Amino acid sequence: MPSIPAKPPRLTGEALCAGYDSRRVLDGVDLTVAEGKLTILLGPNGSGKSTLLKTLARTLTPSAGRVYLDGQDIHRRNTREVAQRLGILPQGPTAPEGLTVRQLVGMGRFPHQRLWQQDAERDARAIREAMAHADVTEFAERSVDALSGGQRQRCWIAMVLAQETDLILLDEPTTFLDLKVQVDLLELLSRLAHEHGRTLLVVLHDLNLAAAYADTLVMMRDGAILRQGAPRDVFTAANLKAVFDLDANVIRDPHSRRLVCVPTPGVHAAATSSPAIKGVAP
Ligand SMILES: Nc1ncnc2c1ncn2[C@@H]1O[C@H](COP(=O)(O)OP(=O)(O)OP(=O)(O)O)[C@@H](O)[C@H]1O
Repeated sequence: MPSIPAKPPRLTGEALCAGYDSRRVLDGVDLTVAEGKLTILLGPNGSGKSTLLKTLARTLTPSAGRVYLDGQDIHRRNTREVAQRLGILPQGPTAPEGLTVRQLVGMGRFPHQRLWQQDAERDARAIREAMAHADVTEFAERSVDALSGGQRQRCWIAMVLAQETDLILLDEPTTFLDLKVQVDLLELLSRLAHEHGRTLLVVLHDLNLAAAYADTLVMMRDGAILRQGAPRDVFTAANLKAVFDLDANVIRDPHSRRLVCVPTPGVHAAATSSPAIKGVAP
């Protein structure tokens, strides 16, 4: 019986080098984003997370290496084709002045529209569902620039969701969001991966949320991937020290069974060298 050829991974970067002008940021990065999973990219400020996301999404051209989207060099695909398969929310996006939330979310539909062929019903449904998922329906007719930072961030997330791509790349989508809304967003991203088979690559700064929700954690430092794997394998005190230079304990919450990082800077120093504060038990 002839064997069925293996399906190529949805998104792969091979030996990627990229940067800005003469400054190289990524230095030979290899990454395959697992299909139908939530992959979270962690790393200190300036470690190259956004640069990697932009390179994988074709916003930035690598100086060496290749990005493959569904097995084909992403640079050989046309822009519309890429936008129908891959949606990206960059860091700190800005909307044209006066745009309403519904109009902004509707921009996510552009890759699916042609002058002579539009499916108004499908567009309207996608916009409606994306606004409901991101919880921005109540702001639909308001101007984006009259919203708070967190409300605006949710509108951008809705725009990416309206694009209805199987691959979603989000750069720090929880910026400006309060903790409850951050958790709601991660629950949504987790459902998109596990119930709807979407493939997500998300940059986050919150280590505990990353460990709680990621199927795979990818840890970057100085333009290279230092560690990657399931949180139970890579979310360790030793790795947090190696990647972030962070002194921390990693413990398992007995109720949720989730891993939690507790920073411990200067714990030993305080116990041994700082004078006791009068009246306060050590
Ligand atoms: N447009 C740009 N022009 C020149 N240098 C840039 C540009 N964008 C980023 N850099 C530099 O590239 C390096 C990596 O930046 P990048 O934004 O990829 O890091 P990051 O890990 O996403 O950081 P952060 O967590 O702070 O968002 C940094 O030293 C940064 O100063």
